Amino acid sequence: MTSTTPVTPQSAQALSLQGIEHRFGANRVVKGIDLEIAPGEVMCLLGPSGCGKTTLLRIAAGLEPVQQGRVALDGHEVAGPNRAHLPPEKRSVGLAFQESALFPHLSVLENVTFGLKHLARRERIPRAMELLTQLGMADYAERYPHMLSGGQQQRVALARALAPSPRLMLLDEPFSSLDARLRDRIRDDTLHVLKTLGTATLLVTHDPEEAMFMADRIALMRDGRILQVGTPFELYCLPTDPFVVTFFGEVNELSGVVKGGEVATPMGMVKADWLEDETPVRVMIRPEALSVRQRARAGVEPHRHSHVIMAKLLGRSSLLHLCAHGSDGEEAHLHARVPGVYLPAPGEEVDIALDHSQVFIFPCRD
Ligand SMILES: Nc1ncnc2c1ncn2[C@@H]1O[C@H](COP(=O)(O)OP(=O)(O)OP(=O)(O)O)[C@@H](O)[C@H]1O
Repeated sequence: MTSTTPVTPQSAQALSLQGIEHRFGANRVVKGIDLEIAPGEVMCLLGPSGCGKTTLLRIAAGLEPVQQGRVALDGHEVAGPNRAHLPPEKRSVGLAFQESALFPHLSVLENVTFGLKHLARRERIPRAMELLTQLGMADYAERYPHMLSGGQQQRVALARALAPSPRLMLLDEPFSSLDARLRDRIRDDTLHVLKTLGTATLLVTHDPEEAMFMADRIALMRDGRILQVGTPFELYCLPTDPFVVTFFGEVNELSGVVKGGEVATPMGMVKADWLEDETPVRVMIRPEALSVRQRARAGVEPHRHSHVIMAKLLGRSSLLHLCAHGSDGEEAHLHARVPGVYLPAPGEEVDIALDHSQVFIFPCRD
């Protein structure tokens, strides 16, 4: 065990980042971030390119010095005001990046046993083989890196990082260089291995679906700050900021004004009773919140009813471009994502219903 400075008992967290600030020259890229990862928890750091995810991960790893704030691993401060920077190799963290370089002159097995010098010699090979088996690479143990595909190399890199049983895994876009099908398989295998071993993990990604697939909790970053931390359900269904809604996919956006605790939309009234009357609002509606049916009584005053503009098959779902028509004559162009093959003809009259759990209202900020 390395010598580290114990901090307060509340930091039995696998990773605790407190008040982290970071600048590159005049560019302030991390702006006062607090984040904790519980033992065994998979946390995804999600956000658009350039928002500071990698910088934060590098600070946790010890690859970037802490300029302000503190980093604690398992309740021991490893960088901060109370102690000098502990180098990465002494932090018991496993690292894997998008392009994880394997040692080219070592076999797969030797690459994985390389980090196991602390184990007795007879324990190293069984341990390395255990990880290679879990990641589906046992049959490649004698091969050299240049004899492997990109996906296979990435599996070996993950096995190498996991083999020393690190207290924390730090993964930076580890699947993004792989093609879609391979990525899904390696993601799935990696998640099972992380959960079987109970390894706390911080995984950086810009892909919301990947974050939802992998994470127990997601921290959504924007411009150096964390906007919301929570379970995938909380971020998707209880977003606290318009950016959180839009980051998880396309949304229909309407504007409105609160009247009597409600906002009028072409699909009917939506509750907004936590906002004062006359508050201008953004109404954000996920395409899957709209359910669409052929209108029962078509033909009566057709110009006053919602209709289909066009319909596109996207594979598992169909995307309908709709002209939604409210009872007060209000019109809106909306996208609806409906399951399966449903391709109504342009001009077809439809009734549109709203799933209110997928509608989000935020006051306009000027
Ligand atoms: N070594 C560096 N020197 C100067 N600026 C840097 C350095 N590393 C990162 N930056 C800048 O800091 C900001 C945050 O970069 P960072 O790599 O942390 O973002 P990111 O969210 O991981 O982005 P991506 O998803 O594109 O990798 C960016 O504006 C980047 O240009």
